[in-house]
Amino acid sequence: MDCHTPLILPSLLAADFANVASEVKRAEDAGAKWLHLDVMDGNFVDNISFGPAMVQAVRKHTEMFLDVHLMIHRPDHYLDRFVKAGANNISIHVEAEYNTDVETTLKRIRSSGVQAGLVLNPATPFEAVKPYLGMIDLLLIMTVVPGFGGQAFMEAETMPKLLEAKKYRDTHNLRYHLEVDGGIYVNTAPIAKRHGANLFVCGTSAYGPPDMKVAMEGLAAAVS
Ligand SMILES: O=C(CO)[C@H](O)[C@H](O)COP(=O)(O)O
Repeated sequence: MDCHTPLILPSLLAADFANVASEVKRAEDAGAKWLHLDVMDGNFVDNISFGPAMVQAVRKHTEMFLDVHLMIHRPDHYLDRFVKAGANNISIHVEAEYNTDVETTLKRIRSSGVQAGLVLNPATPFEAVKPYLGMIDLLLIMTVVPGFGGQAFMEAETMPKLLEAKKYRDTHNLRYHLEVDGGIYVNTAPIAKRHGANLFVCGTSAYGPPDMKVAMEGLAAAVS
């Protein structure tokens, strides 16, 4: 899939954790091709979600592309476990602490046969990720301060940065996807699309409504 094709990614964080297998199936039946999994260590962000065991459990129930977002310090330390668990993309934060460094970690992700993503928080300038843009498959621009679902889309703080990332990609002949995550609904997804996003992570807006298929179709129509 190229970096211009729009895609809605349900975020498992908003699913019912007591029924993970059926929640994964619900996303698949609603038309999802990629599933977003938020890993939080209670340290890099102020919340704890799940680790490689959850990724492995989900993998057993689906062929969907698993987009794993590591909101953790020392992602390089845990990398191999997420690869083994069945991740298809692993995204790491530019703001995280590393035993080695960002570049080495991105190269390790790709040499494990997995796609590599880089993430930046709303307060982090685009300049921080520039040195790594030639070595990634995906750039995730957080549209909320990460840690919790259900927050409001931070348009003013993040959209200029998204546009900058799109212009930089296009002028440098790069191909990374531009992903947004946080507060993405039918009214905010088109704003992100206009600024260059093609991957839209949807927690509350996808898993919240009783009919997930209708919700996903509405979100897809909003960015088509
Ligand atoms: O990374 C995240 C929060 O840190 C999530 O992907 C979260 O699930 C987004 O949720 P919502 O769509 O409800 O804003």
